[in-house]
Amino acid sequence: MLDSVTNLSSLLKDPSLLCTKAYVAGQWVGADDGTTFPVTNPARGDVICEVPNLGRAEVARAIAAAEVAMKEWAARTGKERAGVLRKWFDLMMANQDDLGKILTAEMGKPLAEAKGEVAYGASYVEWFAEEAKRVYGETIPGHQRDKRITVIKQPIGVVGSITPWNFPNAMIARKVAPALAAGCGFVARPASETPLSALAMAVLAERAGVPGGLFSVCTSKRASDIGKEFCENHAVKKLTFTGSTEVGRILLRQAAEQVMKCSMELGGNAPFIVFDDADLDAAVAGAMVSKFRNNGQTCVCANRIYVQAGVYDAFSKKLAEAVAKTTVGDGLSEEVNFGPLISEDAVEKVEEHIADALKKGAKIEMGGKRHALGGTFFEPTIMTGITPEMVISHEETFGPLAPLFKFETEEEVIALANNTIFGLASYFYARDIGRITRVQEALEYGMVGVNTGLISTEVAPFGGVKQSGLGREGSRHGMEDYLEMKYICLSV
Ligand SMILES: NC(=O)C1=CN([C@@H]2O[C@H](COP(=O)(O)OP(=O)(O)OC[C@H]3O[C@@H](n4cnc5c(N)ncnc54)[C@H](OP(=O)(O)O)[C@@H]3O)[C@@H](O)[C@H]2O)C=CC1
Ligand SMILES: O=C(O)[C@H](O)CS(=O)(=O)O
Repeated sequence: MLDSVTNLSSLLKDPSLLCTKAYVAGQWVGADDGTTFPVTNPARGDVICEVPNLGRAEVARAIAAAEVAMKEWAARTGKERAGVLRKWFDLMMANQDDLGKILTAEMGKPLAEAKGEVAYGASYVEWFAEEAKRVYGETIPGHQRDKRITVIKQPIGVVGSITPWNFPNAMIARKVAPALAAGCGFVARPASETPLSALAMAVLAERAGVPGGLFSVCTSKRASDIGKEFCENHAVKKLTFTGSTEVGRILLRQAAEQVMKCSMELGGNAPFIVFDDADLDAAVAGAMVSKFRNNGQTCVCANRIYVQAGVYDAFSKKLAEAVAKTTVGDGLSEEVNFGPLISEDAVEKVEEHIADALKKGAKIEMGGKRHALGGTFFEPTIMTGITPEMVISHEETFGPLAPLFKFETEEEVIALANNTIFGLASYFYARDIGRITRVQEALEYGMVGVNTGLISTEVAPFGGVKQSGLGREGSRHGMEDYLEMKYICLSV
């Protein structure tokens, strides 16, 4: 346990992984104007360190360097690129403990969960090291006797990346791995709350043999400026973003100017449905994972829990018993299940959702207020009597609040579950095969968990429909977002 995270490096086997410089064009640098911004530990509020507050000029240099470096990188074979990515994977796993401690210190999630995220992020690097060798084209029978048609895939070009604070390692890994596998250059701008994980990844990328300039990490508080540089710089051919739908809209508008290819992983509002034929213990275990993973701060967390009338009371009781066994505390302490929320704003959003629901007739079954530890710690909360009129039914809470809605029929709950502009993740528990088939097909979401609350894996296409995003990340499909298709017609 630390008396303060200001001596985080004393906890690390390799203190050189804790960086206070940005990684631009293969160099470890400060901002041109010398400015920095603090990275704070949300559990204690103390400052871990300062990092450079880069502006558009530095990001433009990173983009230019990536454009140059990718010419040689793209000329390598897929197998050669795979070898470097595999080495990077090996280094990430060999340094999992340190990367986990850095992640917990800047983001707050419990160390076990942070180390799990490091392994999750590394799994994308491992997966796309393999996919790098399988960028296949095709031949097509000619439309005329003297025509020979082929289709080849080529790297799209320099990629600009903007990622959120809630998975500061995995959200970058899920983007940079396929980009490098495809032969692209990559400029990352991590969330200002959590830049240290990205910088540590860059240290290991350099050691793995990723060529200088190909991959940059530009730390900055000037989010809007960096976004504009990505959208306006003609050397950037692809923008990949993970974050809220409202920021996604801003970026899409900006990128439209040069008709830039965009991948968007945006907000969610996941329904979690428990039918009366469900295995209730399994459903409670699934709800604990889906609702409370990362303290509810993921876009795929259950945001609305619908329980059929016949099992509503039993489920509510079992869920409360499960939540009562959890521990809230500093993520660097052993046995902690829930760390702090990322910010005071995040706590206030949870309080607003609770207050609105109470005003409209809901009841608190447990929790419902800030934790005795103070700061941004919050009691895991269960509310019953939730109705569609409440704000929580159409706004993402992004916190440890489990709202239980009661429903009567399958048709009713499908309509309720689909009544949202979002379409990212959804979950339901049932055992009747007819019901399972009908419901999995009726839910308007990019991803459906059936009798499971955890669906995130590198082998499957992660992404949403409606206003939850564009494109997919992970799986063999994840490469497509970083490749351009070229049709060649040869007249012989
Ligand atoms: N679909 C998915 O996979 C995911 C979706 N999300 C969604 O994101 C939200 C929570 O994450 P949060 O980080 O608060 O989301 P935000 O959208 O506020 O921020 C995401 C990133 O965008 C940056 N940013 C903010 N405004 C701009 C701008 N105008 N131009 C360029 N970049 C900008 C932020 O910078 P700064 O650091 O300065 O704030 C941050 O790095 C939730 O809605 C959640 O559902 C989150 C994770 C994954
Ligand atoms: O991979 C996941 O589980 C999600 O992407 C986490 S996030 O989208 O909320 O960051």
